[in-house]
Amino acid sequence: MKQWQALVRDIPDFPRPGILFKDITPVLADAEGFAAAVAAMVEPWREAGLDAVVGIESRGFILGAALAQALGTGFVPVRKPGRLPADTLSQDYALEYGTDRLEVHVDALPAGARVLLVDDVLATGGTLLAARSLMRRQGAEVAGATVLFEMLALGGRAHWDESVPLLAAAAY
Ligand SMILES: O=P(O)(O)OC[C@H]1O[C@H](OP(=O)(O)OP(=O)(O)O)[C@H](O)[C@@H]1O
Ligand SMILES: Nc1ncnc2[nH]cnc12
Repeated sequence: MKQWQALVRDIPDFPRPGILFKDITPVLADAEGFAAAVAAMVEPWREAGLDAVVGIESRGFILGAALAQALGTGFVPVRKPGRLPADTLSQDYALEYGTDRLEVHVDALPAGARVLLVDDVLATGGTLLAARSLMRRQGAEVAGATVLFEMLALGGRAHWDESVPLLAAAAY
């Protein structure tokens, strides 16, 4: 399998001065790299009995849709504000470079559905925590969360309740 980690590139001072942005677009653009990255994320969840993969806008959509196909589940989008057309639940959160809000359709999942949260990066952890709150408020069971990579210096994992597995295919 291709070493997809080497394809992640660092962009200094994006989107704000002082932020070192980890750009995954070269991973996605490389057929073998993309396949290897998705395979690394999928493998631990094959026997997890999932009902749905929940991907977080926008980079979590790309990886989440690929994971849903590989795991044979449907895909549920958690979106930034004002983009979902039907009734939504919403959750505010903070991230490394600002604040934002996530939303999900109230009828996106049946009660008790076992879901996997998917995003590209765990940084401060605010995004995944907000998505997890949305799922709980909706009555879904969060079986776990997975990201392509974790940015260790930002300490996001410290905010995560360890009773739910949070896996990262790589850490920087
Ligand atoms: O752990 P955190 O500090 O919450 O940061 C991680 C989040 O930050 C980025 O999202 P961003 O809001 O930049 O959106 P994008 O995917 O649309 O680029 C990334 O895709 C994660 O969702
Ligand atoms: N430094 C970073 N690079 C890429 N995605 C991020 N999401 C939050 N912080 C990030």
